[in-house]
Amino acid sequence: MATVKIESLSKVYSTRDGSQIQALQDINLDIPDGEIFGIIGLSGAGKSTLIRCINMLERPTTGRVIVDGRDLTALPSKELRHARRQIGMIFQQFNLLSSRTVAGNVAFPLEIAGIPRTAVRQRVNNLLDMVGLAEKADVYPAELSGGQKQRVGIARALASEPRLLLCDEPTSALDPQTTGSILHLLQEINKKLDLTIIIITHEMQVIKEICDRVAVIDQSRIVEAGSVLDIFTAPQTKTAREFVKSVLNTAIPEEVRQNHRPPETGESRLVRISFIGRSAGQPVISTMIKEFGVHANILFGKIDHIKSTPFGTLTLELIGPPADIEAAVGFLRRQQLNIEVLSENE
Ligand SMILES: Nc1ncnc2c1ncn2[C@@H]1O[C@H](COP(=O)(O)OP(=O)(O)OP(=O)(O)O)[C@@H](O)[C@H]1O
Repeated sequence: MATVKIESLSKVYSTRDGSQIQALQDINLDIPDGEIFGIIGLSGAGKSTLIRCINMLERPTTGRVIVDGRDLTALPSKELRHARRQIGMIFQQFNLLSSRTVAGNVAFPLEIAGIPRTAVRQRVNNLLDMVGLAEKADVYPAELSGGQKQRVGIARALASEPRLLLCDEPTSALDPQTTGSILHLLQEINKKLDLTIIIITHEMQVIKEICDRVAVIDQSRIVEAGSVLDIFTAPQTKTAREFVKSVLNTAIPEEVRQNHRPPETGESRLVRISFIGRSAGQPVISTMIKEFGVHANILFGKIDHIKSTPFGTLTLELIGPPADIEAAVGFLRRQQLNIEVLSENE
């Protein structure tokens, strides 16, 4: 396990034509032991730069990267090399050595570190077991599927027994099913090895499935950070809302919208209720109907999971006199449920 603290980190690239590109601005993050932390952003937002600054593959222009209390930006090169051994990394394109077998790839960092041959063999066998590739030890990368290649990448990253694992778009080159199995493996090793994991991605599905907390990066700045549940239920920025929308489609389906007729008497208002965990919406809704005399027409409902927590949304049409609807919405807002009053086309 490792804690990671990033303080006022900025990165400016100087290009050949003399211009400067601000890739990161004033990044501050605090990642505790054993967490799976996601960093999400669109292409060009600065994700790769940020993850490469965490292990000093890229030197920050200003700011500090503190891993387990040690400021990596201040370490002399020999100590930095040593500290970096405690940080493993996996890549979108796997970066395997094509001339080495699976076992040879996993053994590579151990051989470089001068570990005796028998110990290397033992550790490689254990790692291949852990990632489910014991049978592929003598096969070359070209003979593996994408998911299997990433498993080799993970085994290799774990070979030097890191306390922190950095994942640079680890599933972007994989199909959805293989993505699921790799994410599951990362979750397993996070628990089994008490490993802190930082994942950068542009896919909200990755964040939704395995991350505890997430930071949203947009045009070189962190614009929002918090628990994955909070960001999913109440995103504060447009960028975060767009990412949430990309995986939780809570919009009313077109066929429901088309068949929907406004009430003959009274006013109507569409309300979307989000609820987390086991707090079902039903008692709240029946109480609201009884106390405020409004009618509630259920238009659309959906249950999803964020990591292992159920997360539901229910879209209701409230019908009645405007003052009663107002009072009913006020009541819903007081119930610790996240309530959005929708316009007709949301
Ligand atoms: N070595 C470099 N020299 C100059 N500019 C760079 C360099 N690396 C990245 N940049 C610029 O820094 C900004 C952030 O790039 P970065 O690769 O960190 O974004 P990203 O979010 O990882 O994008 P992607 O998902 O497309 O990889 C971009 O404007 C990019 O063009």
